[in-house]
Amino acid sequence: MNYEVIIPAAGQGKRMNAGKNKQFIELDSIPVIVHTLLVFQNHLYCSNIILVINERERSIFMDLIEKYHLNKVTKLVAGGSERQESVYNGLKAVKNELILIHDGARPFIKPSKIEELVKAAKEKGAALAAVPVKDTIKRVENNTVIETVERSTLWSVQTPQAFQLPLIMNAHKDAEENNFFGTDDASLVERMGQSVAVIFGDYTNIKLTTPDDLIVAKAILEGKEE
Ligand SMILES: Nc1ccn([C@@H]2O[C@H](COP(=O)(O)OP(=O)(O)OP(=O)(O)O)[C@@H](O)[C@H]2O)c(=O)n1
Ligand SMILES: C[C@](O)(CO)[C@H](O)COP(=O)(O)O
Repeated sequence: MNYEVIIPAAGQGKRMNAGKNKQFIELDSIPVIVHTLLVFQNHLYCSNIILVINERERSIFMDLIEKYHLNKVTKLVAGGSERQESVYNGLKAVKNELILIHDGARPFIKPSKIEELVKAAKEKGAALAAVPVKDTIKRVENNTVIETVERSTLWSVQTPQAFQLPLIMNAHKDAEENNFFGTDDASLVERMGQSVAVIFGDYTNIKLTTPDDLIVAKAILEGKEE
C-alpha cells in the first residue's frame, strides 16, 4: 500500500554540538539527511516525501535534493520551534490516507520495518517501531536512586510511526488546542484514547543525538557494507 512520509529535519541539533545542523554531518561522504531520504526515495511504496526544514537552510536542502536526485521530495515545509510543531506543519501538506513520520536524524531505518508499520497502521490505525530496553532502569533525582523500575514492559520508542491520516491530524490539532506537548507523535494519539500497535524495531535504528552516536553510526555503516 502506498504511503506518504513526513521527515522532520528542522531541529537545531543542540545536543550534537556540531556547530551546524547534525543532519548535514557526513557519514561515508553522504550527509545524514541524504541517507535517510534515500531509504524512502528507493522504497517502492513511498509516493512522496514531505521534508520539514528550517527556512534558513532551504538552499542547502534544495542543493542536496538536486545533487542526489531526490525527486520524491515534493514539498519543503517550514518547521517550528518544537519537533511536534514541525510535524504538524508537515501534516497540513499531506494528501495520502496513510502517513509515516520519520526523524531525519535516523538514517538506518530498514525497508522491511517500514512495510511492517504500513501494514499495522492500515489494519489498526496507528503503529510504531520500538525495542525492549536492555539496561536496568532506575528513577534518579539529585544523583541518588529513587527506585528501580520494573523493566519487563519498558520499550524504547523509535520512528517511523505510522498513522491513518484523520487520526493523526485530529490528535495533533487537539494537542495544539490544549497546549499538550509529547516527545513523539504516538503519544498525541494515545491521549485521544486510541491504541497504538507496536512492531519490533531494530537496535541499529538509532537517532543521532549526541556525539557518541556518530561512533556507533560509523560502526553500523561498516557492518552494512560487509
Ligand atoms: N523544532 C524541531 C525539532 C526537531 N526536529 C527534527 O526532529 C528529529 C528528532 O529530533 P532531535 O533528535 O531531538 O533533534 P534536534 O531537536 O535537532 O536535537 P536537539 O534537541 O539536540 O537540539 C530531528 O530529525 C530534528 O531535525 C524538527 O523537525 N523540528
Ligand atoms: C520521536 C522520537 O525519535 C522517538 O524516540 C523521540 O521521542 C524524539 O525525541 P527528541 O526529544 O526530539 O530527541
